[in-house]
Amino acid sequence: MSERAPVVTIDGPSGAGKGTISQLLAQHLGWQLLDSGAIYRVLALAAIHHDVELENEEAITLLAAHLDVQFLTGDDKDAIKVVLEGEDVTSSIRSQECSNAASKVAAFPRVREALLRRQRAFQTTPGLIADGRDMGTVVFPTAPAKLFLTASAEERAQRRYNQLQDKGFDVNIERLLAEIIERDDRDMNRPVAPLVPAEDALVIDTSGKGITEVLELALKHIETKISGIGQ
Ligand SMILES: Nc1ncnc2c1ncn2[C@@H]1O[C@H](COP(=O)(O)OP(=O)(O)OP(=O)(O)O)[C@@H](O)[C@H]1O
Ligand SMILES: Nc1ccn([C@@H]2O[C@H](COP(=O)(O)O)[C@@H](O)[C@H]2O)c(=O)n1
Repeated sequence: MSERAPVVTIDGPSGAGKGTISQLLAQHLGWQLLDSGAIYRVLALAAIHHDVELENEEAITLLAAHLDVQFLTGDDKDAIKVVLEGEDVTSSIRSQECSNAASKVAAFPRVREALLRRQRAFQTTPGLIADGRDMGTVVFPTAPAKLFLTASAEERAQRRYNQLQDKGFDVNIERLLAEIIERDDRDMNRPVAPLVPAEDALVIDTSGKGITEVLELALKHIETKISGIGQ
């Protein structure tokens, strides 16, 4: 039997630090990175570009099955370029409009089914860090190491506020908090692949913890679950 590349899953709500920790882990281990949220974001953007209604499950499922997206790693290995139908959409998929639209299209069972194989294809040697909402519960249920990062909604909104202000955007913290609460609610209460920790995941509340501290906790957990990784 051929051995599959090991997978570490990192799930949790928006702003918990999944993307940051996943990228640092992938760099540290020299592993492949799957940003599954980016796939839902690209799908939402494709629907907007093609004037497909976000409520139309059948049309969105068809779009998902034929999604022409590429994740390109350039000279700067940390920066993955996202290309939709030949257009660089790396920045545009990060808009608030896309965040909200992504969580709407992600609630459809058939859409999620249509995107499963595409996500599993990222499992290549030497290993994969998979970042999302259902990586440990649905996409890679047998992954040897699973993490679930969380933090209070207020702290997550504050992080997002700082991030957007640093990029020069004029943002309103109350609005960001309301959007985070609304997205959490939609992600946690959908009928398929709801946002919940896998039973065998280590849950880390990152409120009040810095990035380095969370990274150390994550690495320690991975080292206990996947032998030989810390050497
Ligand atoms: N432990 C932490 N302490 C303080 N700030 C953090 C921490 N972790 C991440 N951040 C900052 O919070 C912001 C959001 O982090 P990140 O994008 O990693 O969250 P996420 O969980 O991937 O969110 P999303 O699911 O919406 O993509 C970033 O600016 C990041 O630098
Ligand atoms: N595995 C996943 C990943 C993401 N989603 C949905 O996409 C939205 C955007 O994700 P980000 O991580 O980029 O913020 C998110 O709110 C989810 O609705 C998902 O369902 N499953």
